[in-house]
Amino acid sequence: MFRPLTWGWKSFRPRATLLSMRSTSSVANSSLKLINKVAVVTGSTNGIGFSIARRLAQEGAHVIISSRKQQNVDQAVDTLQREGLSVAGTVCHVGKAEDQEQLVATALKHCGGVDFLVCTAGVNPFVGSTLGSNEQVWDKILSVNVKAPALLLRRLLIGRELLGTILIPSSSLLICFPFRPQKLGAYNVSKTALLGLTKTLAVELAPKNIRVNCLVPGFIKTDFSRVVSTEKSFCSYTTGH
Ligand SMILES: NC(=O)c1ccc[n+]([C@@H]2O[C@H](COP(=O)([O-])OP(=O)(O)OC[C@H]3O[C@@H](n4cnc5c(N)ncnc54)[C@H](O)[C@@H]3O)[C@@H](O)[C@H]2O)c1
Repeated sequence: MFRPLTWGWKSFRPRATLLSMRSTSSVANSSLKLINKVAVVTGSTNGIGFSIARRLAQEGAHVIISSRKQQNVDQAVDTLQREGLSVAGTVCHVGKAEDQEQLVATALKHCGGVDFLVCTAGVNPFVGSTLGSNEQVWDKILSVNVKAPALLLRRLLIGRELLGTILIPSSSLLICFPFRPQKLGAYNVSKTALLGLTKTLAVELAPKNIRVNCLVPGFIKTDFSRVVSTEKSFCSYTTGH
């Protein structure tokens, strides 16, 4: 299926051009840490992913925004371009192989390679307990939250197009204990699995000089977290009252 790419041609330059301009732009923006680097961020049209994408671009990186809906991709790209940042976008539902391929192809075609992969896309399709989750729930949550980062990375590495660093958001709460298992059962399991994925990948990819980190944010107010943030006892927990 054809999906239009959302490109910021005014501010986004292909890597070949970037490389030829490296010396001048580095002098002009010597304070920027990520000048001429390329970052792919999944689930980056809002929430934590959007903030990460903006921050990477503010540091000089060329960022590829992606998410499930074209309209959201267009809006996020437009917002960041208006801020003068170098971003492009394409639709990518991380659970779909063809979308992953399109994301990789987009990055390679226009940037020639990827320096950072940030796998922010995550779902919690069922608010309920672990044992209350049916097979469909398990399949969706493990596919999007755990399998997708591994398979996207595999696709990037097959052509050896990657990379310096990979970031995989998990949850800081889960490091200490399974949080609200009666509400976030399968989600908790998937996020704990990400810690295992990160550690395994870090060892596996160290010989290739690829660093893998797991980002463990505290509670951040986003659409995603609204489901728990509105609960009284959770608010008490986070504010310490
Ligand atoms: N908000 C928190 O407190 C918190 C804490 C710890 C970890 N996290 C994790 O951080 C990540 C981002 O969460 P957020 O709070 O910013 O949520 P959010 O809902 O604001 O953003 C999630 C983004 O992922 C996208 N997305 C969802 N499913 C997708 C899919 N299948 N393919 C591609 N994109 C998809 C959404 O469109 C959205 O852009 C999640 O993995 C979440 O588990 C969040």
